[in-house]
Amino acid sequence: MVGAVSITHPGSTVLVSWTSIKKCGNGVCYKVRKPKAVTMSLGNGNNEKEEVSVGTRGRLYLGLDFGTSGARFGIIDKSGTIQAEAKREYPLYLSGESYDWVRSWKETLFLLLQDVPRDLRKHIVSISIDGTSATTIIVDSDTGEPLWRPFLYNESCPDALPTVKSIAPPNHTVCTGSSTLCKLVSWWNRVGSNKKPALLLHQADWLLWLLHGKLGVTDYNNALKVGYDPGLDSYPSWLVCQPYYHLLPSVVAPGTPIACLKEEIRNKFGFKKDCVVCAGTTDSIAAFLAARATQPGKAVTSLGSTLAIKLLSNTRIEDSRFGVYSHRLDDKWLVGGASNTGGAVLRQLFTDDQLEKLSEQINPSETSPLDYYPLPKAGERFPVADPNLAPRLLPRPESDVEYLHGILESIARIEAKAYGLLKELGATQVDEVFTAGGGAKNDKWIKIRERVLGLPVCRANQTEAAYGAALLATRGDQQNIL
Ligand SMILES: Nc1ncnc2c1ncn2[C@@H]1O[C@H](COP(=O)(O)OP(=O)(O)O)[C@@H](O)[C@H]1O
Ligand SMILES: O=C(CO)[C@H](O)[C@H](O)COP(=O)(O)O
Repeated sequence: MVGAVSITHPGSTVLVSWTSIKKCGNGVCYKVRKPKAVTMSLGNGNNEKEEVSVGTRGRLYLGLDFGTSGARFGIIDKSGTIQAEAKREYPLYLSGESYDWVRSWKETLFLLLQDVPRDLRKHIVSISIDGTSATTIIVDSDTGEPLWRPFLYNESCPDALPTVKSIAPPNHTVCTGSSTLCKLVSWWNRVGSNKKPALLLHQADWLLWLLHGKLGVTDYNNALKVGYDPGLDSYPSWLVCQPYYHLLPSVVAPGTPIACLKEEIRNKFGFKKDCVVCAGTTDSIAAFLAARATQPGKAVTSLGSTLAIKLLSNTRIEDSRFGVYSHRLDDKWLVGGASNTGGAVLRQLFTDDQLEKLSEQINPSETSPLDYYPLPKAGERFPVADPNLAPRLLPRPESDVEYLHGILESIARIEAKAYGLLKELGATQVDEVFTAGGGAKNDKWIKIRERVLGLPVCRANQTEAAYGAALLATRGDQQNIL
């Protein structure tokens, strides 16, 4: 255990001393804020220092984000102040030729619960989880155990596309190979019809089930890509009549309380008796929620392993020809899509440390002459929906600074093309872009994007999707319907 102390001022007059930044092995790093007797300068005129004690813990909310490269949690109080956060990279286990992702996610979930500071656990009143969209797990409907390896968010099942296009309306959201429905139909055609009773769950649904034990529940954001219609609040008739319809989970609004945390988990970790587990959402929507953008025209670009765009719009648009779809956000629409460009390409070429050092040498006001289409492998979802689109990352200049500049600027051009496409398709005009995800820390990239987009671009106050998941958990606490 390596102790190091970091002081973070929470933007108030209260100096809260962090108990420690602890290395807990396996690269876990968390910081804890504990309200205890602190010194406040209360401006009482005579400069006397007064010892005051900050109140005891209030109700706390736990949000977990299961992204592409790792998972994180954020714990907030009713005012939205972060009380603790931590992150873990996924342990990787090989199962034959592929990774055993389900084992990695399950292990990471319970390791993160262990990382929650013990003295906060009894104050956590609700929990929610966001996961990667269209990451699909087919489970045994009796035991909840996976019957098949998960289909990951960016995996494409083109074999099912003709069947899906034959049942869904033209250019519907499900009419791309990476849709959840294509993954379900592909599995059904291969093994489904002769398998024991099964259920379809998304990554966030299955992780939440591990905590609450109620099998077969999802949220209307995760359900979008299997064909759920958030405008109708139901599965459409063209899907209900399909032979695999019975595999689909029931759908609730994100943040809806589903059940109390399972007793064995409460007892093992010391969570409170009536801690509720709430329906989740997708990672890019959680990032949008974290940014707290509430007006149409505001957008969030999540610069994680992928580039996911969410624009708050009064109008709902969808066009699978370009990978454009609309998620519901209360009474408005989150229009956008997710490109395979983004941080995953950067991570193939540079470490985070190299990214930081090289980016410092970039002049963001200079236009890079390099024109790439950065992809980690062949296949793109948005703003071009082409499962065979090849990466373009050559010619590589001598200078890594110039190379990185070219890549960052090329990703910015893809982002600009995406926002231009949404405008052409009739979405509310974007007027400001907030940035979330790992790339949000790169100030030079933000300046490049501002120049290329011709819009105000800034880092969101909260750039972690886990913060958005914790905000969802606060919704569940307010509903108190259990
Ligand atoms: N300084 C940086 N500039 C640009 N990108 C960065 C920087 N540091 C990290 N990243 C990128 O951020 C990504 C991780 O962001 P994160 O939001 O954690 O991803 P995810 O949730 O998709 O796993 C990595 O792919 C990495 O390349
Ligand atoms: O690319 C991703 C992986 O991080 C996103 O999960 C996903 O594709 C975004 O989808 P949605 O717009 O449904 O949230």
